[in-house]
Amino acid sequence: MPSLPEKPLSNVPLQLHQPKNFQFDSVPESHAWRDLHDHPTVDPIGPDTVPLIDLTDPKLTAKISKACEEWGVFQITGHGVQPDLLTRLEAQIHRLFALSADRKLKTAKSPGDVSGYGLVPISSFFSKLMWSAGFTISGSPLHHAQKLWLDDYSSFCDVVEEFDNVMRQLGNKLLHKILLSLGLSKEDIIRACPVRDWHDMSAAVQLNSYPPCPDPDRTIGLAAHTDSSFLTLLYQNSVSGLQILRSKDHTGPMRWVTVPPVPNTFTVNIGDLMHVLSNVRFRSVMHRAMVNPAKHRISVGFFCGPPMDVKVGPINKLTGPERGPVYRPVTWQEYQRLRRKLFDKALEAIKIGEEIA
Ligand SMILES: C=C1C[C@]23C[C@@]1(O)CC[C@H]2[C@@]12CCC[C@@](C)(C(=O)O1)[C@H]2[C@@H]3C(=O)O
Ligand SMILES: O=C(O)CCC(=O)C(=O)O
Ligand SMILES: [Fe+2]
Repeated sequence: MPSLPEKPLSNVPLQLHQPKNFQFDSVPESHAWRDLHDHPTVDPIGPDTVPLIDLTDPKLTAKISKACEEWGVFQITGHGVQPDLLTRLEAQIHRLFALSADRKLKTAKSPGDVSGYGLVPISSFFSKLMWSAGFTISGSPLHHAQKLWLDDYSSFCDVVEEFDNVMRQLGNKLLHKILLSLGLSKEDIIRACPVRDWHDMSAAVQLNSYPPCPDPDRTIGLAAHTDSSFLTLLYQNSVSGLQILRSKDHTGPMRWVTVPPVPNTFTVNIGDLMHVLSNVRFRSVMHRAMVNPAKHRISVGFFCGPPMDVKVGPINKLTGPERGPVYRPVTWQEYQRLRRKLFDKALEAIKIGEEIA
């Protein structure tokens, strides 16, 4: 990730700068990004295809281990989430983003808020706006849903709550599989895993809307970033846009690799807190979202992290004489605060050791 070239727009709440529902014939200067073609983009073919893993595969642990080490991202089938739930969620997301800008702004995030409508936190690091709108849900969606729809707000809440429940269980299962794939035993995991069961996990849901764009090569839906979570499960509709930054064997040239939408799959990506927990065995993955000239893209990120008051540091068993703990322990809250201040320098700020001795 190149260092950040431009300053934030001003200290006026940024959502006020966002245009009403992206009615443009061309990309305005406010949304025109430079440096989008810093690395070549490759289509997902042969060895450049993000691993697709069936969670019922008997060789699951080995497959996850390889995917996390080599890619930091994989797609999953056999996850048990009903396609019908995803269809209903998609319909509610379209319903939300189709509301008038004035109505959506009734739920606008104020500085310091996690939940609500508005720009993603990383927006404040860029002078250009992204070609997207976002709605974040952490905790009950009821309060905001009642402001969005005066009558039927419960259909939105019901679907979001059902999704949250199912995804917490899936996220918790994946977290344990990932820890197993680091070579830890079940006993090690009971001792070391910051999440005891799925009720414990902290989670946030990010609804992303990327309207069609008249000149998609000049703008970006979501700027390159890593997630701060342990892991993020991403659902994307049938419109392509997600790309991950990858260097084969961690040594070759960097390339943007498209993660194509595969029906009824989730894309799982390693976040910064797993990078810390695994003592850099599994690295967080840089990713971004591109936009489409004709189609409206939506995605849903489900961010899984430790309980807010639990500190996460490298697991003891994954440290040793040749690789001491690379990072100091942090809570998710503290780390998110650091990210809001330092963005892509946040990991550096908690570093206490060298990656390879
Ligand atoms: C739990 C969270 C992860 C997130 C910050 C948040 O509090 C809610 C929004 C999430 C999101 C979505 C878009 C990319 C991202 C980097 C951002 O700016 O907001 C992530 C945040 C993150 O991973 O820290
Ligand atoms: O829309 C996408 O494909 C990516 C979304 C994302 O990275 C996020 O919400 O953190
Ligand atoms: Fe992300």
